[in-house]
Order: sequence, then C-alpha cells, then structure tokens
Amino acid sequence: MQVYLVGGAVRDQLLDRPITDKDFVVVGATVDEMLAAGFVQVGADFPVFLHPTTQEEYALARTERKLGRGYQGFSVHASPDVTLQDDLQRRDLTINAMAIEVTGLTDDTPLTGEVIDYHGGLDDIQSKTLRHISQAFSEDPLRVLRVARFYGRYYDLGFHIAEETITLMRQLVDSGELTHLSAERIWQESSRATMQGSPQVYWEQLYAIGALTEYFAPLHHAWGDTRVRETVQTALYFAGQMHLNLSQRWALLMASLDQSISVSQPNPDILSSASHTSIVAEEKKTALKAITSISNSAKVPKVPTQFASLFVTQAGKLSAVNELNATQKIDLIQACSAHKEPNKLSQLLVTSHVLQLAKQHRQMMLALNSFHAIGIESIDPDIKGAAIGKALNEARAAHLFSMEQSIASTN
Ligand SMILES: Nc1ccn([C@@H]2O[C@H](COP(=O)(O)OP(=O)(O)OP(=O)(O)O)[C@@H](O)[C@H]2O)c(=O)n1
Repeated sequence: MQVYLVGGAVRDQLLDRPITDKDFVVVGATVDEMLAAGFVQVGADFPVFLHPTTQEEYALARTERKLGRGYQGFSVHASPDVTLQDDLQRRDLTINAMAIEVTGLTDDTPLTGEVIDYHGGLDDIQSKTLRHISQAFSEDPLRVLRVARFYGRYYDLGFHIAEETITLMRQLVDSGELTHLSAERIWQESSRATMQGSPQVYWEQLYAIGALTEYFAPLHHAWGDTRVRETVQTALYFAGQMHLNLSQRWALLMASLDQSISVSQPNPDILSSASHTSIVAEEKKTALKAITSISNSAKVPKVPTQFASLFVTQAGKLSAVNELNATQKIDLIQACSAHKEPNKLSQLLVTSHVLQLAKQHRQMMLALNSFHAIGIESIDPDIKGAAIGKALNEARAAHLFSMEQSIASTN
C-alpha cells in the first residue's frame, strides 16, 4: 500500500501558502483494510475515509466516468489496481494534480519529499498558469466556477488562466452544462470566491465567459452597462482590501441591479424632488425583485439577501447622511432596525462609503486616461514655453469631457 498527499495541500505548499486541509490518496488498499486500520468511511458513493485522530481525508485511488448530465450519473471505480496516475488523471487542473508520497496511513511524514507530477503542474506553478489536464475537465461543470475562484485566489501572485482552458470553460457554458448544477454548489463556490482577497476577479471572469446568465441573470444583464460593471468591480476590490463581510460584499454586487445607486452620484436634491423620487422608487422595486430572483435561483441565504435588499432600499439616504433632516434620520434608524442592531447601521454606512469610493475612483481613472492620452504631440506646435503646460491640461480636460459624454450616451 502507498499513501500520497495530493491536490490542494501539495499546490499550496509549492506556492508557499497556508495549507488549510490535507487530502490523501491510498493506492493498493481495500475498504476492509481501511476500516480495520480504524478509518471511518464517509459518503456512500466514494471510498473516502476520515483518519481516526486527525480527521483528514483519505480516499482510495479511483477513476470516474460520467454517465449523465450535471453532477449525477458518475460511475466510480476504486480497487487496489487503480494507480496514482489513474487517480490524478481525472482531476481538474495541472496544479491540483501533483502528489507527494508519505510514510503510511498513520504517519504523513514525506518519504523523499519528491513531487510526483504527470501533467506539468510544476511548470504551471512556475509560469503561474491555471490549466486543465484533459477533456475530462468537462465531466464536472462546477470546475468552471472553481477555476474562476482559484484565479481570484492566486490573482495577486500573478496567475492567469490558460487560453485553452478559457475556451473549454466557454464551451461548457455554451453547452448549457452549468444549468444541471445544484444551486447549493453554485452558492458554495460563489460565496467562497466572494470572501477572497480579490472578489471582483471571480465575478469578472464568469461574466466574461457568459457564465452568469443562468443563476445570476439580472446581474449579467446589469453588467452590460460598462459603468455599472466597472464601478461594482472596483467596489468589490475595495471590499476585499477592507475585509468587508459577506453581506456587505453581496450588497455591493447587488447594487449593480439599481443604476440609481451604482452609477449616479449622491445628490441631495434626489431626497426632495418628487418626480425623481418616483423614478428611483420604480428602479428600486425592479432591483429588489431581481435580488429575490437571484436569491432563489442561486440559493443565496437569507442574511446576505436581506442585507442587500436593505442596502439597495436605503442607499440614497446612506450616501447623503449630511443632507438628511432629523425626521429622515429617525426614519433611517427605524428602517435599518439600528435601535436593535447598531452594528448593522455601521455595516451599511461602510458599504455605502465603499460604493461612493468606487464611483470616485472610476471618475478619476477616466481622468487619468485622458491625462495619458494627450501628450505634447496633440497640441499646437506654435505654443511655446510656459503656455505648453496650460494648453496640455486644457486639451486633457476637453478629452475627458468628451469621454464622459460619449460613455453617458453609449450606455
Ligand atoms: N470538482 C473538482 C473538485 C476537486 N477536484 C480535485 O480534488 C482536490 C481536492 O478538492 P478540494 O478540497 O475541493 O479543493 P482544493 O484543491 O483542496 O482547494 P481548496 O484549497 O479550495 O479546498 C483538488 O485539488 C482537485 O485535485 C477536482 O479535480 N474537481
């Protein structure tokens, strides 16, 4: 019998990242031998066991073949003649398919420390590439979401997704395979990815390959507007930097569904103008419906859904607290149940602040682009000396103005 440390633990060891859980593969053993060694079998379908003391997962080497659609219909073959190579072959990414042999079932000290790598995982660690191993990738469509999640997780390390893997992910999306996934698995991946340091990467990647159209359709639709998409992605980036909680991050994502908060600047007049109020109220109604619809299709739990709905409902007031009169402030306290949960009010204010920051950031990035776009060659060669600086900045301002106008008219 041989025992190997596999998957995420090997990958994270090579990346010098913290190892959260260890998975082992056992080659040349039977179910009875595992039970006799005190391991506890978990899961009826797969021969996976928990170590009697460490509770780590030990699986008998297995091969899998897909018979039906979605996650059902797998035929699993585990027997002492299945090799490590067979087992690694069925996995998703090359960097997730490496192994290190350990002493045995009760001692996980590496034998030599040598990394067993049949699929070029070491090279892909070096070149920071997320690459699928084979067409077997398609057997579990959830891998589309996993790759986007890993991309977000290792984004700061400079990782990218291989072109051929993006093509395969797109094909899986186009074939409709994702529709057979359970909503619970979708939310599990999505919430994990949203809590990462760079949450925007996951959502951006899924949007880019059309993977949001099924479970997050209103979000896909709203992100057709570049202003909304860029603002919310920036807000998510800040949310990651500032360690916002899941409800706050979800509220920022759901703010996409209401242009009046994800695009418009806070405007004190909004609070008093009756005609504007009714337009905003209509947009809000539609946004709240969309939040509920996403919550149903992706099984989003109650807490983030309710927080997001409250944020969208109160966003106008939260972003303009300075402008509120005493009555409006008391109303806001009541609406947010701040008298019962003062923490919630702080969280809502922080969320609103992050969204404003993202809008300001987007405006300034546009200005920076205009600054770079206009160089000395763009101005009249007859202008000389100190007048050059003034002419340059006037041309940059004109460029920025026309960019702002054209963005406003194309969306
Ligand atoms: N849909 C999946 C899920 C898992 N795996 C394989 O099973 C291993 C363990 O899966 P899991 O614990 O879900 O992921 P980790 O790679 O350990 O990543 P994380 O750190 O996110 O837990 C993965 O490395 C990969 O080899 C796979 O190929 N396809």
